[in-house]
Amino acid sequence: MQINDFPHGLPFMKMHGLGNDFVVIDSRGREAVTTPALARAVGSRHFGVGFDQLAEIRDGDGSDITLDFWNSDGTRAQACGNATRCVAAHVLAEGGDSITIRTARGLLQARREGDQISVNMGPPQLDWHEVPLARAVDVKHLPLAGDPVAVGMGNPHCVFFVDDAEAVPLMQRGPEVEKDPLFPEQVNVEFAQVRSRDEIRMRVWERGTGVTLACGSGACATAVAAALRGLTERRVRMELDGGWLTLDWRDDGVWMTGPTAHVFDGVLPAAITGA
Ligand SMILES: N[C@@H](CCC[C@H](N)C(=O)O)C(=O)O
Repeated sequence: MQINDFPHGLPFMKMHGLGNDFVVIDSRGREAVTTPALARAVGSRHFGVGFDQLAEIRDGDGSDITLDFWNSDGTRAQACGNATRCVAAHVLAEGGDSITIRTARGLLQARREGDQISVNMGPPQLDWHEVPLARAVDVKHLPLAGDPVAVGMGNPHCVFFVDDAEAVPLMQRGPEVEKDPLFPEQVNVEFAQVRSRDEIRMRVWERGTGVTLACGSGACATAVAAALRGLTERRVRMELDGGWLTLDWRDDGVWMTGPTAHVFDGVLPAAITGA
């Protein structure tokens, strides 16, 4: 089935994890339908549905399911932690306590933890951390520079430690760093304030989307950066604009735990999908 096979509309779910909001299309048993143009049309908060990311579920590939992620500007993302948790909650509602999810980042495991969902986002890519920052002779040109930490979680993140996360002008600093030539594929930008050895306040500017209320892969990258710097333990609680996550950097990867919500179901009309 392709997009033209949905002249009466393409079903979707609206979900969020800490206000990081998603349109989820379940394409199990058929071909994937998302294109950059569809993602942009559905992603518009005024002319479409609006989302931070679109997640499309496909048949498993040596896994229970496969997941593709799109940003609202129509670009692809290799990882999206909060959407992974939301989709896991949806699939786990069909039965079972644990699933495997194939993503561009690799094979992830998600499981139920009481009324929350945990996902192992995999080991951080610290070679990515070394490459771009080592290549830069001087990163002090970055706004708020003072030694940011670059961490890959399948997707690229640049974490700045600041005294007061609330005071950071995200709308100005975010895009300046996101589009800095230091990051040829652009970058997600986190501003983190360490409150104690097990608590961090973090705010985020996402590549391809902008300010969001939370970013799961960004939370993982921030926890790794803080532990690498010796500022925190490897297990922390993190307050984002939309709520709280728990991050635990273990030998098998960075586990992220938090709430998910299924807000409503809808149908995308042909006027938006182009069917
Ligand atoms: N909100 C996501 C991350 C989304 C991807 C990001 N914008 C990118 O382009 O890498 C999360 O929860 O991880």
